[in-house]
Amino acid sequence: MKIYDWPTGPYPARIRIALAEKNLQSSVEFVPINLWKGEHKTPGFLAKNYSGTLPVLELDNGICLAECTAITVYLDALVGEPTLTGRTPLEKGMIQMMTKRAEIEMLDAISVYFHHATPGLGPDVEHYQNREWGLRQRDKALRGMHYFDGVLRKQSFIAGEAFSMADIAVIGGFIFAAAVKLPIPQECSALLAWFARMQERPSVREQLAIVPPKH
Ligand SMILES: N[C@@H](CCC(=O)N[C@@H](CS(=O)(=O)O)C(=O)NCC(=O)O)C(=O)O
Repeated sequence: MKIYDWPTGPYPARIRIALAEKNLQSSVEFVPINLWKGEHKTPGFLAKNYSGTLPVLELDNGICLAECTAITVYLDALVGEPTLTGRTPLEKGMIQMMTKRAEIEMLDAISVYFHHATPGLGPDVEHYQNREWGLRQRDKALRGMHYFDGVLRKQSFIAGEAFSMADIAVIGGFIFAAAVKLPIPQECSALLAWFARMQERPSVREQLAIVPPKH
């Protein structure tokens, strides 16, 4: 299997963490796609992923899977423990809901802020920007951080009492927030304590230690 990604990208980090949790890193070849040069928008790459985003999982038979949640569901089904997408119907539903909420309320919102209210990937890649929209999404992400702080005052992990794909999605949000220098509000003490606890996991620590390649 091949993973087309950018080593320190927030969304690719979600898959790198999932691979490490499932002990599958040796089963994949990482192929860097330099999004700073727009390599993810070339016809060749768009043929692999219509949406032109990273990461993409390419199976040995050439089938390509994009979207972090979909890739994680696939990897989780490949090998057993630890389960990242739930065992019971309720766990599965809750993890899907909280992963989607992590994207809508935090990760995707920060991504929009990055692409629209900062220089983003640069003028050769960012062909349209709307600063007001980007700033609104930044504020949405800050509200999302408060939401997840409230969730973590009632439970140990994002989707309940076990580490899951939903935690990995919020970790992706932290990685993007750090990349755009968007601080987590200090009053979000439960969220900050949860992130400190997440960094005790080798899969997370290793990802955060990757030095960004020159682009
Ligand atoms: N919904 C997609 C979003 C993926 C995404 O936005 N990936 C970023 C990569 S990174 O910013 O996290 O490194 C990207 O391709 N951005 C390039 C672009 O949006 O032009 C998913 O879940 O995989």
